Amino acid sequence: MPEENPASAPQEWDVIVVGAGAVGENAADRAHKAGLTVAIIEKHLVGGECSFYACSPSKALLRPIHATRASQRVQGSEGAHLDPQGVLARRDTWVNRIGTSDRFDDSGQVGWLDHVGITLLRGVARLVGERTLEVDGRTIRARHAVILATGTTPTVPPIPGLREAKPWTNREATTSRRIPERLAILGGGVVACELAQVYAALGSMVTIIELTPRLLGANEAFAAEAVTEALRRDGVELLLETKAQSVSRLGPSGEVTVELSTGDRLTADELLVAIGRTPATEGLGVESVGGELNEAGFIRVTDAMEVTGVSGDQPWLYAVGDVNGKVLLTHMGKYQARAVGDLVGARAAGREPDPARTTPWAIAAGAPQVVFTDPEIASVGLSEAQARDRGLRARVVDMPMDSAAGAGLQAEGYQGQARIVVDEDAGVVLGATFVGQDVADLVHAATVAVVGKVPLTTLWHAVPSYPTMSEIWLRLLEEYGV
Ligand SMILES: Cc1cc2nc3c(=O)[nH]c(=O)nc-3n(C[C@H](O)[C@H](O)[C@H](O)COP(=O)(O)OP(=O)(O)OC[C@H]3O[C@@H](n4cnc5c(N)ncnc54)[C@H](O)[C@@H]3O)c2cc1C
Ligand SMILES: NC(=O)c1ccc[n+]([C@@H]2O[C@H](COP(=O)([O-])OP(=O)(O)OC[C@H]3O[C@@H](n4cnc5c(N)ncnc54)[C@H](O)[C@@H]3O)[C@@H](O)[C@H]2O)c1
Repeated sequence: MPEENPASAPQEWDVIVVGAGAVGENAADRAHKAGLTVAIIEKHLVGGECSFYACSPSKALLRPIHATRASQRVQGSEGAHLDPQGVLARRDTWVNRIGTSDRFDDSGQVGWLDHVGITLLRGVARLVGERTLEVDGRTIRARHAVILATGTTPTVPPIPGLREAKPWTNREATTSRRIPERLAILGGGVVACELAQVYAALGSMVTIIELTPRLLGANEAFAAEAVTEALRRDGVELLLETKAQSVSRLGPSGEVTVELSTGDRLTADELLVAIGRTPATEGLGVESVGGELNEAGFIRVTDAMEVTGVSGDQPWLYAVGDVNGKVLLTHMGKYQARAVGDLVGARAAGREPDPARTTPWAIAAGAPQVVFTDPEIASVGLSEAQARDRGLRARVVDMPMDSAAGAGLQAEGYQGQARIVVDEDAGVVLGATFVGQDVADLVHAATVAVVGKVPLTTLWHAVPSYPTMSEIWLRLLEEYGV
């Protein structure tokens, strides 16, 4: 099906999805699979932030760095070296960049929409009434549901001179073909740590300015510390508990100077702002139909992703992915999208929805996440502190990763650490964190254990293969005393 020509398009679909990022695409797909007609509206690129400016380019940049270092850690293959131009070229391939331009080709994603029969409307959408939207002046209606998946934009704080200094956001940092000699980064979260490692490896002198006493505040301290040490070894300078007071740039493309709360000045060629995200709700009209936003501007939703406060006899407005602020991760947004697609499908067919399927209830267990630095951090569920805050009797079990034979095979002198947090009363794993080289894929076994509430006595019979890194599970359970 071709992209809709606004002049000849039908005015109504069963479901309208706003935002064709990874999350919107999944919501549209699931609703369409339920037998509904679906239109999806996108103002920029089909595939959204993740495909072009976030997950894909950053991971495409990080992988050669990981691969080179992994190779250098294995006796007999130490000769691997990084080719910065090759790294950038790989990134460009991953994001379907058009030649040497700054444009991207989303025809792969558009072709998929075409293939499955979902109508794409290009433009900016806003709610103007119950089940009614305006897209660049044209009014369209949904017979059953509108699903908002408009994502977020980078937060740029009101620091004097910052906006005028035209800082980099994740967009510039993931698309640049230039490696600045000096890169300053405001913020010390996931975006900052991953991109600091990229640019340091490609040759920049990187400085991180973080407000709080430590990097990666959302992660267990021991894991964040391992990444902090690695960044220091990479030559990244860390200014912790430091505020940027003002920013200025010399001319349109000259160096940037940051006045710091310590009284010092930091000069760099580019300044990347990575202090979190702002929901993309401006001009979306959520409140015009009674929808509520929270203090940070994210769209308030029920556990079933229905927008709260909305007028109408039946629920018809939903919000999924980053824009509801529940978990700012692609896979968790897509999970919400699948659930909502099924919910909308059931409601449209007049069936009683099955909450076990149509509510993304596992969000409450704690989302799996991988920080793709070297070392990686892979985590899921609750930290010890979070477990205790919930009034649970929690016990922490720690083991060095190299207690599993597979880790030693992975790299000479493997460095890493694993932790599980156990609910002493229920005898189940509440949370797990692994830090080390190549730990990313360990997190799925942990997610199965946490979400499935698998008793430790059953986990004992899930035998990991020898000699893999998964044997860390055996060591953790032995240490716990199963
Ligand atoms: C540098 C970086 C790296 C990341 N790496 C990872 C990672 O490795 N793994 C992971 O899980 N997450 C990662 N994330 C987070 C991930 O990118 C987001 O969770 C994800 O993109 C959210 O998807 P979404 O579809 O909700 O929103 P988005 O991807 O932001 O898509 C929203 C879409 O809606 C469109 N839109 C907005 N408003 C309108 C409107 N009014 N009308 C029409 N269209 C509109 C936008 O143009 C956009 O295409 C990363 C984020 C950053 C910044
Ligand atoms: N691998 C992944 O899964 C991945 C990678 C990148 C981003 N993401 C997602 O994207 C989201 C955004 O990431 P992010 O790194 O921008 O935000 P973040 O919330 O992870 O980290 C922001 C950091 O900036 C600090 N900060 C806040 N205001 C500051 C200020 N004025 N000056 C200095 N520091 C300040 C905070 O203390 C925090 O450490 C995250 O929620 C994350 O889930 C995920």
